[in-house]
Amino acid sequence: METALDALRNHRAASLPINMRAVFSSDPQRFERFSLTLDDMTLDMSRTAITEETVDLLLRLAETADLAGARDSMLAGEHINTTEDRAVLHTALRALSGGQAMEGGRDVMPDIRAVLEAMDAFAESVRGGTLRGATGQAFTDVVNIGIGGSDLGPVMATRALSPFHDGPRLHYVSNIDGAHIADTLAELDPETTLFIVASKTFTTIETMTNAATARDWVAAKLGPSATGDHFAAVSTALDKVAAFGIDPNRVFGFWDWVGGRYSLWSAIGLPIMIAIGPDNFRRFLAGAEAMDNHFRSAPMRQNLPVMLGLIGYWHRVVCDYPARAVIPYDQRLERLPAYLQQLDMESNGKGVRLGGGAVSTPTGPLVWGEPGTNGQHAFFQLLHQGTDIIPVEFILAAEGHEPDLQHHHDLLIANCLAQAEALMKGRTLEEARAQLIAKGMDAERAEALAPHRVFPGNRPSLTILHRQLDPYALGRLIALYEHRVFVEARLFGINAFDQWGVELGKELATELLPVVEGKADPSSRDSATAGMVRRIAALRD
Ligand SMILES: O=P(O)(O)OC[C@H]1O[C@](O)(CO)[C@@H](O)[C@@H]1O
Repeated sequence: METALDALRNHRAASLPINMRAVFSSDPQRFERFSLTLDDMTLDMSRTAITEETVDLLLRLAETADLAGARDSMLAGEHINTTEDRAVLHTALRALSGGQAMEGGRDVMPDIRAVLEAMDAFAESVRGGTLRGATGQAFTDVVNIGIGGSDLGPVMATRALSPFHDGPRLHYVSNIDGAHIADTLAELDPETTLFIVASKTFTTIETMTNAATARDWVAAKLGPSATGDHFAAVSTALDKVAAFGIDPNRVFGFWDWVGGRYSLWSAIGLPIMIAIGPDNFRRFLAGAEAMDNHFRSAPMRQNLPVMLGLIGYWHRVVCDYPARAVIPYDQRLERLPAYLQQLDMESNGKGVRLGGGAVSTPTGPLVWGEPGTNGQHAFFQLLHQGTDIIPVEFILAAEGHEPDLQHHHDLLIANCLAQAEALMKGRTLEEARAQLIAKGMDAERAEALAPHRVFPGNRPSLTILHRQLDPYALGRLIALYEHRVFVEARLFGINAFDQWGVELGKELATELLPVVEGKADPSSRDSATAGMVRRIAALRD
């Protein structure tokens, strides 16, 4: 029997090549037909090589995979993270318009509201200067120490929302490389610096090592008793936080049903709140809630995360494209690609199905990107003329935050639209040749040069447009991507919410530390590890 995936593959084989240039010429309604809106947000899918039949077949696949049922199970707090036996309820963290969110037969909303209110009070006391350090000074700088989901979201959002930043300066330390904390502390005064140690587990070696270094730095300058005044923490492991010496009144909890890469909506978002204030943080949550409501209730064909996920699946599994590039035409979204790398690749970079068997299709793509227009002057050459097809996702705001620099923003928009058009249209050999001759080149030289100036075109891109990058729009955008990852995981048949693939390296690093320190013999390791350890030791002599 032909499966939904077989039908998609047969459809692609039978209908290729869909020439996007041709379909745009023959169908003036293509943009209307293949773009979706949610308030001021537009998702333009028209520049992908799909037809109504493709969409119908993708929707059939979604139905076969019971995507709607899986979504409802997630939103109902069922333990869909089966390998860790956990619910997946980050949506509850932003469900502030009313109603319940049940986990284990209990409404979790009162706990969520209580932590949010405690965060409000703490953030306001830091922002207003009423919370003071050991020597009585207000905090001018806040350093968040965390890594992965306890870092990437807050870093990305703080940068994205810099026009709304009216609190103390924010710094982020994540890397175990001592350069990171050393360079950060070099600019700071311990008397006016507050540290937030952010770790779901409170065991992550990078975070614990950096936190201990920060504690020593404070103690060296202000005495050991100052720790209490200069540290706060965000964690699910309250006992471990207490053991570190952080005052329980400055500890903000969250729950095991919040995955690390889905945690910026929880107390992990405390540094964002300190930067932009509680009201703006709530707008950020409200934007995500609007996307949740849309994901829950919009018909599949009009549902932005569903359609974004289905097109992602089409590109990855049916077209076999190995990667996708996310190119925000927004300098303040410069850390969005890194954030999405964890969200997408830690969720969907897996080869085992929910039931334990091996997957039979490709799963999550490589996700990468840089802001435009910078990327245009770096890797766009490959996107246009390279031998791999890499679908691009452009993100664009109609308005910037610099009314005096409107010309910059118009140029930014023109460049973004131009890249999408160039990828789609390309340039034929005849056009290349004719252009050169029109410029006065002789026929022989034009013939030789023209092939280098050909753009294959028909290269897919999606564009996400919103009015302006503000807290609400950012929350909505991130929630769109979260649900898209969920949709793709469901179609791949994998669990998006565990991350066993990060464990082995951590275990080996623990084993190797004594070897690197010279306390254990390297001979027991493979020859590459042993050889490198010996060379490192020789270089240190
Ligand atoms: O918040 P924690 O427990 O320190 O974990 C940090 C990160 O480490 C990981 O567990 C693995 O890298 C991520 O999933 C997580 O976001």
